[in-house]
Amino acid sequence: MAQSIPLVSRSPHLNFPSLSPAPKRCLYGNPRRVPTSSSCPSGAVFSIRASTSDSDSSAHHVIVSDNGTGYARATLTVSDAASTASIEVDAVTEVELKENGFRSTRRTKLVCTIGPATCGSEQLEALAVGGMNVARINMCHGTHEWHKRVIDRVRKLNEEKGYAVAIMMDTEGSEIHMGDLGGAPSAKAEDGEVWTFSVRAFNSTLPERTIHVNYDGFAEDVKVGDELLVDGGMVRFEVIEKIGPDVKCLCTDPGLLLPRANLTFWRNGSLVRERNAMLPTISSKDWLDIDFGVAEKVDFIAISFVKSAEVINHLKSYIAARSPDGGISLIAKIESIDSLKNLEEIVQASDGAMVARGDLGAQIPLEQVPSAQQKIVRVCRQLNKPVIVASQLLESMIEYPTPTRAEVADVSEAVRQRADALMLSGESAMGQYPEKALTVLRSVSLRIEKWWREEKRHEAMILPPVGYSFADNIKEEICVSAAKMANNLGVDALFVYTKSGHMASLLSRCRPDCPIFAFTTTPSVRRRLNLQWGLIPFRLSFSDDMESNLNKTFSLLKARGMIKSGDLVIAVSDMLQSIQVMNVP
Ligand SMILES: Nc1ncnc2c1ncn2[C@@H]1O[C@H](COP(=O)(O)OP(=O)(O)O)[C@@H](O)[C@H]1O
Ligand SMILES: C=C(OP(=O)(O)O)C(=O)O
Ligand SMILES: [K+]
Ligand SMILES: [Mg+2]
Repeated sequence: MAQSIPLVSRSPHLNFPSLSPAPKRCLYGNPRRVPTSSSCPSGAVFSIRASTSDSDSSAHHVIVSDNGTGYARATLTVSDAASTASIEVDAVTEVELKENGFRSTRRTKLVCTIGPATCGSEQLEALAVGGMNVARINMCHGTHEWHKRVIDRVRKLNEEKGYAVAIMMDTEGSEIHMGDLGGAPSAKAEDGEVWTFSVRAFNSTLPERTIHVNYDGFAEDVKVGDELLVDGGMVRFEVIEKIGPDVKCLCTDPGLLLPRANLTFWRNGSLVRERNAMLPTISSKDWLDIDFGVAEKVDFIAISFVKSAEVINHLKSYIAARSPDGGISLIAKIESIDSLKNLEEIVQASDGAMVARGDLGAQIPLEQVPSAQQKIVRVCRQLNKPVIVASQLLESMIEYPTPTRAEVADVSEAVRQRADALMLSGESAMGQYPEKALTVLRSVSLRIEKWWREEKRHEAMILPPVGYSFADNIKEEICVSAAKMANNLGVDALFVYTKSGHMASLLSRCRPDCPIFAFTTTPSVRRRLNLQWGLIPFRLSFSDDMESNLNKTFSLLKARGMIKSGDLVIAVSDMLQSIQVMNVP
C-alpha cells in the first residue's frame, strides 16, 4: 500500500496552498535555487518515492531522504558517461532554448497539411524551420506515389537535420464529394447558373458546368427542392430536376468550387442522412490507403467520419496485427453528428482526436461549432488524449498575406482552450502563403500562452483519474504533483524519462507553466510526442538508473548550451516512482 510521505509535512517547502495559484515565493533567497550544502556540492536532489503492493521492485521504496534533512544526496558530476552518448533534439528548439531560454518555447503544436504548395524538399524544410511538428497528408488528394515522395522527404529532413516531424495520414472516408474538376484548380459558380451534378463516369473532358459526384446513390437519394451544400455552405445549389444519373441544380449562393469538395444535402432545414449515412466509415479505398500508411510506418492515421468506438477498435486490431511494434496512433476525426453523440467512447478508444470543423460545420448549424469544439477539447484533456483544432483557422491566408482579425481571435481561442495542436489545411496545402500562415500560428500561440501564464487566466480543469490500475493512479498522482510543484516553485523545466511516452502525456495533460523535456529511447515515440502540448521530445538512450540518466542529460544538454548550471528542474520517470527537484550542477 502507499505510505504516508512524512517529507511533505517535514518540509515547509512542500506545503503549497492547493489549487489557488501560488505567488512566486522566495524560498531560499534565490527563488530558483534549492539549497546546496558542502555535502551536496552539485545541487540537491530531493526524492519522493511511493510504494505499491507489488513491492518486489527496487523502485518501491517509501522515501529516500538524507539523514532527516529531506534531501537525498547526489553527486551529479558531469562525467565521462555522456561522452559516447548522444541526444537528439530538433534544431529549431535548440536555437530557441539557447537564445531565449525555457519560457520561450511554444507549447501549442502545429500541424501542416502538405499539398502542391509545400511538397518540395525546400518547402518542407521551411515549414520545419517555421515550427511544423506534424505533416499531414490527405488521402482525398494525390496518389500513393505523390504521398510517398512527401513522406520520404520528411524522413530525410528528420534524419539529416535532426527534426522529429511526425507524419499523419488522413483517410478520405465515405463522404460524398465532387470529382476533381477535370484537372482545373477551381471553378466559379455564379448566382442563377444551372450546374449538372452527375454520377456518370466521364473518361474524356468534363462537359461545361458539370460536376462528377463520387457516390453512386446520389441521383436516387436527392429530391427536387433539396438544398445542396458544397464544402459546408461555401456554395449552395437547389435541386431543380433529376434526369437519370444527372441532377440539375440552380446556384443560389455563388462561390468557388474546389476539387473534391465535400457535398451535403438538406431537406426542410435538416441534413439528409439516407443510404449515405449507412456507408461504412472505412471504405475499400481507405483500406488500401491504410495498408499504404502501415507499410510506410506513418506515425498517425486520422480516421474521417468516425461514428462509433467500434470502428476504432476494429482498426486498432487490424493495425496491431500488421505493425506489432505499435508505432501508429489513431486519431478520430470528430466531424459528424454521430461522432458528437458518441464522443466519450470514441475518444476513449482512440489515441487522440481532431475537431474537424470543416465537415462538422456542414453537419451541425455553424453556430454550434464553437461549443462543440470547447467540449471536444475538454473531453480529450480529461481522457488524456491529444486534440487538434482544424480547418479554416487562417482561411483568408490561402489568398492574402495577412490574416483577418477574426481569424487571429479564433486561433487565440483554440490556444486559450489549450488544445494540443492547431492545423493548417488549404493554407499550407495550396495557399499562396504557407510559411506566413505558419508564422501567424506560431506567433499568436506564443503570445497567448505568455499572456495567460503571466495573468494566470486559464481556468482550472477537473482532471479525473484515467488509469485502470493502482500503478497507473500512482503515475498520475506523481505527474499532477510534479506539475503543481513546478508551477509553485517556478522551475525552469520538467524532465520526464519515458519509454512509452505515457508519463510525458500525463505531465502534458496538467498544462504546467514550464516546458516539459521528454526523453525517450525510440524515434517513433519521440515523433508522436511531438503532437502533445508543451512537450519537447528528445531521443536519448537511458537506463533504469535515474542518477546516471540525469548526469548524462545534464552533461549533454550543457555541452549544447541548452541548459546551464543553476537551472532548476523537476524530474520524473516511468521507471522510478519519484519526483526529484534539483539545480543543474
Ligand atoms: N495531395 C494533394 N494534392 C493536391 N491538392 C491537395 C492535396 N492536399 C490538399 N490539397 C488541396 O488543398 C485543399 C485543402 O486541403 P484539405 O483541407 O486537407 O482538403 P479538403 O479541402 O479536401 O478537406 C484541398 O481542397 C486541395 O485543393
Ligand atoms: C479536417 C477536416 O477533414 P478534411 O479536410 O479531410 O475534410 C475537416 O472536415 O475539417
Ligand atoms: K480527409
Ligand atoms: Mg473532413
